[in-house]
Amino acid sequence: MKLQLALDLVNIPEGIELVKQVEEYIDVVEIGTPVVINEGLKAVKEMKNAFPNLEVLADLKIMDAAGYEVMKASEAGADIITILGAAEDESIKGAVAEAKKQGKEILVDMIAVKDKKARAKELDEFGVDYICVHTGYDLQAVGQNSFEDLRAIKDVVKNAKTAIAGGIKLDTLPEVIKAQPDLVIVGGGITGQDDLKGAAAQMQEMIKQG
Ligand SMILES: O=C([C@H](O)CO)[C@H](O)[C@H](O)COP(=O)(O)O
Repeated sequence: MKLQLALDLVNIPEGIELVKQVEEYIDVVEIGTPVVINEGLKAVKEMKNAFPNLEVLADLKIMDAAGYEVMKASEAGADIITILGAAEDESIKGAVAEAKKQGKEILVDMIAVKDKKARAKELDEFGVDYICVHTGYDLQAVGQNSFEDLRAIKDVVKNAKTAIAGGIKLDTLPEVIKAQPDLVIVGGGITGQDDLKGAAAQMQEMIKQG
């Protein structure tokens, strides 16, 4: 199980400073969608240059023109690129094909997908690398989480790795670990803490103990 740090509400220098504090405890650093909107793919490039040993995920949440966008994120240095599960099958297949060509991975974000189990089964057959259940900020605000969705997709996903994101904190991490995803994505649960390093270290330790 890997730990991914999501950077959403920072600029590039702030993001790099944050990662310096927790580098040893994380496996993947995410350039979040708001950062891509504010700073562009330059954020991916600068993060990869600063931390060549970490995997960098570009959270583009692609909806169309998938092959082209995967190509551009790959050129910027992304190791993993996200596409929405709600995108057309052709877009998903295009993203997978381009990622394979570039030697990169595709993570499908299941945000706003209604029948997650059925869609996860289809996505798995398209050869995506990760399927991620995700409670976005707007549903976190009304008290939702994705723990049940993770258990549901794990029943049907045979080949892809599974991931979970959305409001995960130290106190909810044990429930996440119990469901055994391959990737745990944490933003505010680390970046919003007074002791970032302590929070990341404790999370990595809990993950290691599995
Ligand atoms: O993907 C995300 C969200 O849609 C904003 O871009 C976050 O990176 C993801 O939810 C993880 O962040 P936290 O919810 O703060 O853990």
